[in-house]
Amino acid sequence: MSAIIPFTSQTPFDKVVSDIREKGWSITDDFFSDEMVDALMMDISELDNSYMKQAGVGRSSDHQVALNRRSDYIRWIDPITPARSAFLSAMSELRLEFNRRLFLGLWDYEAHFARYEEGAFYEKHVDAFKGKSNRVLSTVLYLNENWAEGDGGELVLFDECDETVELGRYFPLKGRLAVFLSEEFPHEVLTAQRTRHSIAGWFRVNNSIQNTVDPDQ
Ligand SMILES: O=C(O)CCC(=O)C(=O)O
Ligand SMILES: [Fe+2]
Repeated sequence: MSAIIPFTSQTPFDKVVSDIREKGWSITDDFFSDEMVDALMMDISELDNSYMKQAGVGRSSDHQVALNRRSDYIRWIDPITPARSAFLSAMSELRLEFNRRLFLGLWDYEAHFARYEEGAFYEKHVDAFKGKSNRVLSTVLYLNENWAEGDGGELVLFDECDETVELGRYFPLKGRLAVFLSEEFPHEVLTAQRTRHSIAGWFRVNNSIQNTVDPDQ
């Protein structure tokens, strides 16, 4: 099987890196090639819910399945298929680009598939609490073909200074990549009216925080 070509653009990182530099968040359409997104969608489609886990909120020490706060199914991504391996390599290239251009000192990247069944949501939250997490940048890649008005499941991003102010609502469109500073931007996933697939991930620094390692893998 020939290798998956992850990007179509010659300069895939320019927009996301300059957005993060200028405002701390970024929404980029067609970040990956269709070939890449189709291969990832095929991978997650083959995963039955019984091979995923109902996501919990919080750290491993107080792990609990808090279905009142979020109700997606997740599976952490290892490089065990050509698509997952190509995805992790591409995100590692993006990580190095952030380090080269913005000196972020990002050490690694971890990501999970997420499935929101009809009726699933994720309440407003931040992905990292100041001084309590290694997570610096959050990423979400959306995999859904033909998402339409009325299908719900929008990502809502809120202002870093006033969390009652919405920065925008974004459908989980195939190939769209959201990136934002993990500690700064509250966000939520509105109730999905059909199955919604994505890959959520985090670029992390290597500080050990009170001898614990993020997150609740
Ligand atoms: O899927 C999304 O749009 C956001 C998911 C999210 O906030 C998370 O997994 O922490
Ligand atoms: Fe989040």
